[in-house]
Amino acid sequence: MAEFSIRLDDLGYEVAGRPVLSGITLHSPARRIGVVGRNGSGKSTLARLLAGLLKPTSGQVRIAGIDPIRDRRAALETVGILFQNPEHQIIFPHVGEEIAFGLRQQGLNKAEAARRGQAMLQSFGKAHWTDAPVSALSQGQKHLVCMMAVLAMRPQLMILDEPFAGLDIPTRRQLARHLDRSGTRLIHISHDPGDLAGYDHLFWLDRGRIMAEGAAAPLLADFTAEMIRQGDLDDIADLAG
Ligand SMILES: Nc1ncnc2c1ncn2[C@@H]1O[C@H](COP(=O)(O)OP(=O)(O)OP(=O)(O)O)[C@@H](O)[C@H]1O
Repeated sequence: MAEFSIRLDDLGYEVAGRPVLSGITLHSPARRIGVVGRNGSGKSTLARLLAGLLKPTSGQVRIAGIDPIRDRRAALETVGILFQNPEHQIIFPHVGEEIAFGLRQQGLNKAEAARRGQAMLQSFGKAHWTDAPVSALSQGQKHLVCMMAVLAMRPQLMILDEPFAGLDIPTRRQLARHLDRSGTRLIHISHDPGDLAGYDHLFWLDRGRIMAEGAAAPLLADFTAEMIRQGDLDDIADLAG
């Protein structure tokens, strides 16, 4: 089997003629890739392009050879995405049906989707959540539901768009441990260097461009120093700029 690869070639995304991302070239066979960048650097846009939820205005995305925009069916089998806000992901009132939904999209019949969903809940010790209303869950528990729903689809690659923001330290650690245990490849996009320590290969996104790439420790040290420098300098009013 050919090696799994992620290739972004001269990827660009514009809104009303204004570049949000430009000249993004990223090739990496690493299992755990991190993308770090400050607010507004284009992280969520990049996550959506990777998952095939946005169409690039230039360049191309290939995940294991698949163009996630043109080949939606293959993309559903290959790439999963976890958003920052579980409310943007969850559409069903009960946990079991939420987890079964993606599996139905992948073509499983109702009984098979329910069975696989139940097995996923069981593997997380949450079999009793099947009929639980999502509205009764805490924010961390909703994140876990989203994670289980995506993992149940057995993606080869999971895109994480700051899914741990706003969660307390124990919850973040537990969710990160579940992800590690799943063994899935990750592209984790975050403004928080703490999320990405120990990742195999890092990219630093700045104002829609890749400013640096390399090993986690030196890149995160440089990023943190630069963020502190910028924090000492700029005014909050500059953030939109
Ligand atoms: N559909 C859109 N319409 C207008 N502007 C957009 C659109 N999508 C992205 N942008 C702009 O592009 C820039 C990057 O947005 P994006 O959400 O990708 O950044 P981000 O790094 O995820 O930010 P944050 O960390 O604050 O969530 C921002 O200035 C944003 O306002």
